[in-house]
Amino acid sequence: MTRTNWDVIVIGAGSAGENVADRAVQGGLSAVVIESELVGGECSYWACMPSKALLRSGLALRAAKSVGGAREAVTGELDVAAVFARRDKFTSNWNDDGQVSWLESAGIDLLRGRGRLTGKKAVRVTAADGTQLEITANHAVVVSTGSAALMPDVPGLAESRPWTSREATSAHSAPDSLLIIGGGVVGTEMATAYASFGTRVTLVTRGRLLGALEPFAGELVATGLEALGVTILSGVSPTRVRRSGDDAFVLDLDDGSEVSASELLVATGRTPVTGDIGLDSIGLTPGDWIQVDDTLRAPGFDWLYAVGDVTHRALLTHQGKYQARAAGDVIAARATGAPVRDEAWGAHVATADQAAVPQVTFTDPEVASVGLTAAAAEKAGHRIRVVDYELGQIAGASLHADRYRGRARMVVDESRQVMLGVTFVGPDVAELLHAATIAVVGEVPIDRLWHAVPAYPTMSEIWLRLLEEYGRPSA
Ligand SMILES: Cc1cc2nc3c(=O)[nH]c(=O)nc-3n(C[C@H](O)[C@H](O)[C@H](O)COP(=O)(O)OP(=O)(O)OC[C@H]3O[C@@H](n4cnc5c(N)ncnc54)[C@H](O)[C@@H]3O)c2cc1C
Ligand SMILES: NC(=O)c1ccc[n+]([C@@H]2O[C@H](COP(=O)([O-])OP(=O)(O)OC[C@H]3O[C@@H](n4cnc5c(N)ncnc54)[C@H](O)[C@@H]3O)[C@@H](O)[C@H]2O)c1
Repeated sequence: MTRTNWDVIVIGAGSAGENVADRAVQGGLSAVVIESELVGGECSYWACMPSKALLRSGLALRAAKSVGGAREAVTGELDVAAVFARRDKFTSNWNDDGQVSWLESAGIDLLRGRGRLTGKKAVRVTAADGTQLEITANHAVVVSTGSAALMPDVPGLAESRPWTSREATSAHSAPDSLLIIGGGVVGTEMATAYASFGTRVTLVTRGRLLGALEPFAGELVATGLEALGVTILSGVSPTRVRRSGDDAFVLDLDDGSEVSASELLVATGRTPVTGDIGLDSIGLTPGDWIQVDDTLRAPGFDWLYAVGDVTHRALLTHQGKYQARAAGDVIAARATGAPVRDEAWGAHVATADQAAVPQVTFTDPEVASVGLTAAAAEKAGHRIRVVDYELGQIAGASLHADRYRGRARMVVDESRQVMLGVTFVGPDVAELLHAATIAVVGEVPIDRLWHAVPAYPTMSEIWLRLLEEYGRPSA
């Protein structure tokens, strides 16, 4: 390709980058995306899709075992090789032809190589063979280079060459034993997957599990993991990592004990992929997350935008794509002089990043949450009331699985009588979440929710029980 100028340059063709380019093109602009690995990014090949594929079969098997009648028909074990083979289909065997075709059909140009800012609206693309191309943007450069696994500074850890989420999601067999450092989303999901495969899993966590969520989420997930045979070591941190003679990983812990396993997974959060993208050429600091306003534009620039993980706003695919839609549209609006809708909840801002981020943690039980936890709402100064209910008491839940165990919480803003946050924990609660997201985003008054009648006997009757606990509206 000899072309060197587009309206919009997007560095990084993950889910966020693809979407921002798509919206810009739909807004009448030309766009190119630069990708150094696979078009589709982390989510398609090393994160959401392969991790959920590794989890789904075990969850389905346990779901069948939890229903009398079906339970008796389950006579075999999980076919682990078939699970990995199914995962391979979801990643298209790490081939991005399908995503490249989509770019073509969307009218988005692709440059394969590493993108690096060289100044205002200017980017150098270095291809794998070393060839370089200097390109420029008429209107905007969007950074969507994502995040990578964070390796904590523990002596011996990096040198021991542990798994990160990339290796855990792309492995082709299950190790005999697995140590996991980190009790967040990756740690608990991968503990669930590998324990389902028969791997002896030990999870080391310095705090409680899923610490950013309601405390009962981590407690119920811990119970679920232990039922799968996972050993959870809480309140401890690794101080040193060694490889022993037989190739095992040995972890020294700060309580003086040591643990070992044949594989080690580090799941301690993410770091921005901004170390080598030329941020210094425009006065920003390499290695930092990129700060943006609610239109996803970097303060102090009229041409620099960032979307997705690299903004550190909400490290989730759906939120990155949401940001991308707003950013692509606002770039097109600003370029063409169309009105900019940058008021809260306007078309050109990512307001939900602050108020209503939905997330499902695909553990067993699942955790589905949106908006603020009770602790976060209090910290933000809201006058709240917390309503809890045991999901197992719902007729739909008891039909769904024998001895169904789970819990729901709604956090109500008492001054406005609207929901600030909702959390469900239990088998198959993921699909309950969107109703909660609509209630939080729509700021639906509690009184009106009484008229949203859940069908009997579904698990959605949890809404009726939460409202009953809260109380009928006064006359
Ligand atoms: C194990 C795991 C499971 C997850 N599961 C879920 C889930 O179930 N649901 C969910 O919503 N989120 C999940 N996430 C989070 C989700 O994967 C991320 O939020 C999402 O992938 C971020 O998308 P992005 O486009 O911002 O970045 P990425 O997908 O990381 O894309 C960035 C792209 O930029 C490219 N790039 C980087 N630097 C350059 C450069 N200089 N030049 C050219 N290209 C470059 C990279 O190669 C990459 O393709 C999970 C994360 C992990 C680690
Ligand atoms: N289902 C999903 O939506 C899904 C699944 C996986 C990942 N993700 C996203 O990916 C991101 C990364 O997930 P993650 O699990 O790596 O991060 P996380 O922030 O969820 O959890 C990190 C964990 O590591 C611990 N930790 C951090 N530093 C440590 C250290 N030095 N020593 C010991 N423990 C340490 C933390 O206490 C925490 O328990 C998350 O922000 C999440 O949004 C989403």
